[in-house]
Amino acid sequence: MTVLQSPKIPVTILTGYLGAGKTTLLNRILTEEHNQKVAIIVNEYGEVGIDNQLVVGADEEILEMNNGCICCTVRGDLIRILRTLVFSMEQGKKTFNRVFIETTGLADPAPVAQTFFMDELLSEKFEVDSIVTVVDSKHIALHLNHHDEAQEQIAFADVIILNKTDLVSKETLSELDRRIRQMNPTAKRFYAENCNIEMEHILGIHTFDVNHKLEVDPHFLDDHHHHDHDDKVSSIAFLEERPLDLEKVNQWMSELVQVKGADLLRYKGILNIQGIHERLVFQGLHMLFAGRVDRKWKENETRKSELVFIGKDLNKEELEQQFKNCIAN
Ligand SMILES: Nc1nc2c(ncn2[C@@H]2O[C@H](COP(=O)(O)OP(=O)(O)OP(=O)(O)O)[C@@H](O)[C@H]2O)c(=O)[nH]1
Repeated sequence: MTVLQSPKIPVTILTGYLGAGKTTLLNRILTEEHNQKVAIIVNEYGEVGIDNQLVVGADEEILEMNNGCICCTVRGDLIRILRTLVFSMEQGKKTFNRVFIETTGLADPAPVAQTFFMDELLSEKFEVDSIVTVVDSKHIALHLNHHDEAQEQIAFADVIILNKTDLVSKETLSELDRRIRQMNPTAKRFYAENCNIEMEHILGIHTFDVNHKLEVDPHFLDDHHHHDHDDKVSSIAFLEERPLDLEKVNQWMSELVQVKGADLLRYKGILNIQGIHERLVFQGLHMLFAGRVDRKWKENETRKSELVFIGKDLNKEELEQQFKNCIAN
């Protein structure tokens, strides 16, 4: 008698350095993929989750893992979340046929993928479909020179999306393409603006090959991963219910990026601005920042501002004082 095994659930691991465009890609996938039941796991480095609030499609199951990096401190949480998904599916409480994991911009993807090989239940139920790495074509050269994580994310990718092509010249892009090809000659590379890539290039592609990963990292399956994050990099979060003054926020940011732009790896938030009935979504990395009006605040929702900074040598007291100065009178 042949025992038919149910097919394994494909898992896509989205990586890419801080601000590269992972949430942008996730939103694109969710908007275009209507016939799939997707479980999304979003991991953020800071203690306040912003990305989960910016992922489209309220129907999707979004599981948050905040305040730690998926590749080390909260990896146990990842295993627990995935096991819970399996159990609720087996009990018929939930169905889903695909998993996306958006890692933090500081994550090494190898230990995340490793989870699916080391844990018996997870290896039986899931298979890594691919590791998709989004690259910020404007800032990646800077990140590659200073941050090991950015290198690991490229070296370990199956698909690399050179995103933000609108922000660089053709020459810069082809030089970058050459550098990336040297780092990872086998990954498929695509150019994109706002991650506008055809879904067929990234979903259901079965490109993750464990033997190849062992060539890249012979210790891939060893069970003692140590990932030392750069301890100069930290995150600071602010939360405030009193409305902020837009002009003061703008002024603060313009001054801050002049002085600290190089060290500000990522800053983002959802702001409650005086006189505005919509959420203001605020995004920045290094010297580039922008705000956009998002959806209306709901009636039963507490209006509040949540802002996260991730960067090198951040001065918490100073930033906190500057943030408080933006509270509207
Ligand atoms: N100019 C330009 N901006 C982009 C592009 N793709 C994304 N962005 C913007 O870059 C910022 C960061 O994008 P996200 O999708 O949040 O990046 P992320 O990788 O999820 O960021 P973290 O999770 O914080 O690491 C947002 O303001 C995006 O709108 C692009 O191709 N061109």
